[in-house]
Amino acid sequence: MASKRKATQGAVKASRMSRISTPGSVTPRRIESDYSHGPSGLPDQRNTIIAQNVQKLDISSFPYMLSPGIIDSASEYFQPGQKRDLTALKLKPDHHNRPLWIDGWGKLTLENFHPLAPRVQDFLTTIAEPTSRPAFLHEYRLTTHSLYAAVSVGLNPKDIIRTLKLFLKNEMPPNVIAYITHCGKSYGKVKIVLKSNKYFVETADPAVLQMLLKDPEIGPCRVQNAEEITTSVSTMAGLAIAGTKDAADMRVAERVEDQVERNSRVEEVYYAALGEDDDEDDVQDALHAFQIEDEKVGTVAQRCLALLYPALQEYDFRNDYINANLEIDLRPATQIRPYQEQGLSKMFGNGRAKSGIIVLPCGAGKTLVGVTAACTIKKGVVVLATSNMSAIQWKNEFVKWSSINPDNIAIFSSDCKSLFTGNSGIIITTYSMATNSRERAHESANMIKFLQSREWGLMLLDEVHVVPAEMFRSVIGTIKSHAKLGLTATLLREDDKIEDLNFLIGPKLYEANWMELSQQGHIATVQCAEVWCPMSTEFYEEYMKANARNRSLFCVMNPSKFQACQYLINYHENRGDKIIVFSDSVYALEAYARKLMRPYLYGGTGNAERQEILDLFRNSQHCNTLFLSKIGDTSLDLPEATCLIQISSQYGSRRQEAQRLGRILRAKRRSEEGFNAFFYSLVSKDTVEMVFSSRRQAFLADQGYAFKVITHFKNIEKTPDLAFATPEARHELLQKVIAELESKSWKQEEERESAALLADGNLFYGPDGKPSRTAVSGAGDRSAKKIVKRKSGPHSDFFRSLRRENERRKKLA
Ligand SMILES: Nc1ncnc2c1ncn2[C@@H]1O[C@H](COP(=O)(O)OP(=O)(O)OP(=O)(O)O)[C@@H](O)[C@H]1O
Repeated sequence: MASKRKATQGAVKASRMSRISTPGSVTPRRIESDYSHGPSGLPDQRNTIIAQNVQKLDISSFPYMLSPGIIDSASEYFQPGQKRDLTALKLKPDHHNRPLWIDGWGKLTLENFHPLAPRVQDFLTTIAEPTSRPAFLHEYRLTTHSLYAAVSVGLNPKDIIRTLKLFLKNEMPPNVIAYITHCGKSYGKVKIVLKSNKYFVETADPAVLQMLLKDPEIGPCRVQNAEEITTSVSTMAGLAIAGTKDAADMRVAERVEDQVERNSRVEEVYYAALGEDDDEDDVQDALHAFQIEDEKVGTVAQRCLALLYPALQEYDFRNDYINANLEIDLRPATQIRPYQEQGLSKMFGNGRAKSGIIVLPCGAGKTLVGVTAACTIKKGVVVLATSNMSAIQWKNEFVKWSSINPDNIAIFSSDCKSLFTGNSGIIITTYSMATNSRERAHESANMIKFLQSREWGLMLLDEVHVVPAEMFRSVIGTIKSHAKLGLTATLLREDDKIEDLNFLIGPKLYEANWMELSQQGHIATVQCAEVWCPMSTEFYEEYMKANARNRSLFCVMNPSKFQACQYLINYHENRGDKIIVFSDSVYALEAYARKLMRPYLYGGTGNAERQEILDLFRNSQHCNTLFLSKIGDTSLDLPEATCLIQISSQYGSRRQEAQRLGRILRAKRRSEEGFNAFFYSLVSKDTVEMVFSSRRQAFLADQGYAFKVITHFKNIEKTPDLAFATPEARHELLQKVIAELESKSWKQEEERESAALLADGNLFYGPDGKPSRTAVSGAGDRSAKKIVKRKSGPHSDFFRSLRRENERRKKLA
């Protein structure tokens, strides 16, 4: 029993039992105000246009369309004979006392208002993937990968089944029991370990060892002249998270004790309920291992997964005497937050570094998690960032949080190519630089050689979800690192390739709960709203005539959207907020900013001007609104911003929506009592924007955010200097948009923007929101720079007038 208990302890060892209870918080449903569904209230002409176009719609493109014969989205769960009939589930007599449901597809539903819910949450995040965590009902999914992750932290199938049964309201379906048992038989049995700089496949089961050796794909990967099978005794060491010797280590040790104590209490509950005691002796398993060729690690990992023996990758860094140590520790003043520690302890739970992914909300401090992992391993580190700007931020954060000598940090980007001094160090690069297979300049070629010739202790992969699988294969195959840690806020991709990460990097080790972090004040509380902006008949007619790409310009240039934006800027500036307005369309960005006399930043803005505008926004009372293109979607650290208005966005991208929201989650004022940040998404009514908008919100709704629908702003017509207030002004605007579409200059503008993103090392997203392959090869970096250069301006009118004003003042002085 002790070993079983130990396994359970291992599973929850590193994590704290989080206690959240969110009654009263907002629910993720759309709240509508003064709006009646359907086009019945519209003018006749528009009704006809809509009717004509409804016929053209391909209903299969609507993901929420129901299967034939189903009346609504809930009935399929309650009709005997239907695919997912829940009425067949058998309730236990004392189901009121238990908080959890399970269906035959491994979907778990937790009553989050149940007194036992806080106890179950931690267990569920260990064994299943959270799919939706709003206020009252949380949903989780048992998947092969989540069970793999559970096994990787020391749980065995029997523990999982027993604990689940304890909390379940209904009897566990036999197929789910069989599934968990099957996974447990094979999962965690095989490990890929780097010892003395050699890769070994390690297992405690001799039969599995034989099976792997005989496998036609794995067998040949074995190093030919290393015939012997090594056998050793397994050791499980304690937690070893970084911290300074005299301060943080003490803190960690205390926390671990605290965790173990609490976990024991949880286990007492489990085992008391099961009537079992703790009298079995510890068993130390013998481990068998064979060496594989370095470059075949990927092949072996992929094959193991196909054989349903996913290979965990672990780094025994404390016994690595070959790679030089890195002089790095957390600064004494650095205090990692409980959820950061929780994630890290899942990585270092057994004294080795497990490769995998940690998911934290935007602005919750993924960088410090990466820095702390580096301080724990204390070997050479490679950081892969998504842009040049983010690479610089990584360097600054390493210097801020750790004791590293800045000379030991090198940056390898299109702007900067430095080397570190000494035997060991940190190199920060971008995905595009690391994978650019085209002919390189001499300096870059040398840098790549340097990266590839060394063995790194840790590879930190920032925004891990955005990178295409081929790019990962290329990075992982060429840059050798013992452990890999992927960091992201949104473990989702529009092309559904997210599953690849499980095999290429490792399982999801930890995923924080957004609402919980916001209640604890680590990220801001945000009020979200979708503002429906009606389109005038004249605009709507042109919109309907246009092709899909041109339609987006009518949507964003809709005069009532412009007015709503102006109203919101006025309202929030008067409240003392700092506002970011996001627009993917550069034409609209410029048009809005010029008309409203506010500064704007896009890919073509020069570095000096960019810095000056950002400084102004941060420090000046005269600059409270900033218009930003998609260059600001990620990494931009503007904790002054408290309000966000989105006027144009990238189709249905859930990732972009979440990352944009992330810009205000780090608001400096978040801990003020009753403080709320605001996120408005402006959509043109009855257009394709509405379909995209609900898709974009899906991820945030699953994190517990509610989007209120606003259909009208009271007294909007009283806004001072309200733009496009007369029919003539609106007509003039429409003519300008039509002329712009004919001249096609707005498309060139978009191309320049994409090129600018590429030149900055950013990954490029195609029109469908999927990462583009253009960036995979690193192609286009140079031509991108040329395209960007060709455009000399335009610079913000606001900025120029401010400069003139400053010069005038200087002269007067
Ligand atoms: N433990 C901590 N103590 C104090 N400040 C912290 C801590 N962790 C993070 N922060 C601060 O929180 C802010 C956000 O951190 P960071 O930029 O790493 O977030 P992120 O998760 O990478 O966000 P994004 O996904 O938006 O890039 C930074 O200003 C950082 O200094």
